[in-house]
Amino acid sequence: MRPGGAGSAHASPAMDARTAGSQDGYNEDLLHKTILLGDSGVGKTSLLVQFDQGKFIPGSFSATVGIGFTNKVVTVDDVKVKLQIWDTAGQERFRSVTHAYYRDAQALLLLYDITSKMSFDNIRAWLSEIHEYAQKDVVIMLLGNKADVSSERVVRTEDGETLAREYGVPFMETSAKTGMNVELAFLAIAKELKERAVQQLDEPRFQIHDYIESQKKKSSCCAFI
Ligand SMILES: Nc1nc2c(ncn2[C@@H]2O[C@H](COP(=O)(O)OP(=O)(O)OP(=O)(O)O)[C@@H](O)[C@H]2O)c(=O)[nH]1
Repeated sequence: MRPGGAGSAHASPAMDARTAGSQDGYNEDLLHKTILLGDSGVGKTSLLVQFDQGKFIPGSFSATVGIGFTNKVVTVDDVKVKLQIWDTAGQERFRSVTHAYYRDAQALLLLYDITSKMSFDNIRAWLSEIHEYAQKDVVIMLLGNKADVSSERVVRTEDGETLAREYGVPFMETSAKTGMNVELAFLAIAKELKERAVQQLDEPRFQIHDYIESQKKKSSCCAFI
């Protein structure tokens, strides 16, 4: 399944996120390249479709071939931030193609599937590839997807949390099917990137972990009001 966005599967990795223009009214300094990574079938395309179009297309799984992107403008603290979200193929045979794209990325969303132990065990290998090919200061977020399929869960939430803590990256479980935490994951990334772009040296650093926890509390506190 392919995202419905504007990207070409054969776009050049040298194409900087800022070259995409500013006709949507966003500040060009706040245009960020974000890449979805993780094993084949963990739900990268589905997560992007849910975020972009607010829908989940059930049915047969068709693996991504190569790489493509979708542009999405989000508003953070009344500021428009444009995320250029690249959906990569998880299959091993496309790995050398996708490595070329890591270098220009400001953020990486790394997914595993909570119903697949192998996809979780492979996260360490993904992180070492990231450390090899991506920029040192890239924002990384770990996502345990398919949280709606609780009957088939094989990776505990605590295991995701422990791994994320070990690598010092934020973590949450998501469901591309129900939309659980999908917007929050992308908004947290957008906010972190926006804060980095506008932050003055003497200001305290934005804490993405605290932001995510406060947003989760906000949504659980008010869900039944
Ligand atoms: N129940 C459930 N199914 C999901 C979820 N996310 C994805 N799926 C299903 O899992 C399968 C794989 O999803 P994709 O989004 O194509 O996976 P991908 O990571 O993009 O795979 P590649 O393109 O091969 O890298 C599809 O059948 C989806 O419908 C989810 O959150 N919940």
